[in-house]
Amino acid sequence: MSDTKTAPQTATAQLPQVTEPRNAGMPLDLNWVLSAQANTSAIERRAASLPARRSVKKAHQAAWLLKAVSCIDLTTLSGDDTERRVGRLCAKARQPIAADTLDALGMAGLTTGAVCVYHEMIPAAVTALRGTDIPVAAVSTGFPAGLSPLPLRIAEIEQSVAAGAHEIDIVISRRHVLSGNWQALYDEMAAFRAACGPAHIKAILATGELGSLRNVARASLVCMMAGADFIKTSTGKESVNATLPVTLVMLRAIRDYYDRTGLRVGYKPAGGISKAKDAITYLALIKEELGDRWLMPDLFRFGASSLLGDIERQLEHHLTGAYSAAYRHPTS
Ligand SMILES: O=C[C@H](O)COP(=O)(O)O
Repeated sequence: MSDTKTAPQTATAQLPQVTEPRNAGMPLDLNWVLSAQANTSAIERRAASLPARRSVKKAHQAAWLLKAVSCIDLTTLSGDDTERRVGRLCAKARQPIAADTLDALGMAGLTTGAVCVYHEMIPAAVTALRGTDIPVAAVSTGFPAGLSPLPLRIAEIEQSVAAGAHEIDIVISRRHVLSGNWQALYDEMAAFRAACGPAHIKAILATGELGSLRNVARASLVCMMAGADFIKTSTGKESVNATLPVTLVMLRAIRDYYDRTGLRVGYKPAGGISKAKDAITYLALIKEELGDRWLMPDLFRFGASSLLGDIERQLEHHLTGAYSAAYRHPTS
């Protein structure tokens, strides 16, 4: 097991940004897809043991939490989103942690990994992030259900890219997975990828609606074969969103894909991740399953709307020994 008691090697945002070449994809390999299994009880046992086994030493906690901040897709996906709310969110993405806290931690230039919004909010986010390297991510393809007509879903991607989104988070058709129609899933994903052009594409599997961990493993492989740059657990709107068992299955699919193709695909757990200690558990799991290379924002993101506030509170506690009230750390 790798040493999760020490700080991550890539803890600071001052390190040069690396950018992974895009996943070129490959033809659908049905034999490989159908051979993918998931031993549910073994996976659940390993996942259950994770939080108890993690004891990141105090001095290294801050470094892990700063790493987590650099990997957050700071998200607002509400029906009542406004340009003003998105403006405040983007200000937070530019300076996620108070300057005096960062100074005290010997850190500078920290931003979140991206800002994630609905299509209509892209112009506001692009404007508010101008002059930074922070990408704008847009959810797309009839998010969250993904049940609008295919031509509309493809047009939505094209319009979001034209509006300035650098990353597109698409939702897959869960019915293709539930009916085992892997060719249809592959074709849909490949069409979405083509519509993205230069924008990176994250495939949201909505794992809480896929019925089994085996389906999660197979859907992960098919989306990677069709060119997904990231695979992402959830929209945040399903009744079950990111979990550790699902994460293990998806990370192992990413590892298998890398072992066979040499192509690195990113991972984004999303939905319900709101506690700093949970963020550390996820990061430690990535380090153990995939290694340090996957701890960079070009290969790992948290999709989260409220995680940042708890991380700020924990960092303050690390420095002062006292917790401030949660309301002192609004995200938007
Ligand atoms: O992709 C991001 C999720 O929608 C955020 O979910 P959350 O609000 O539970 O953090």
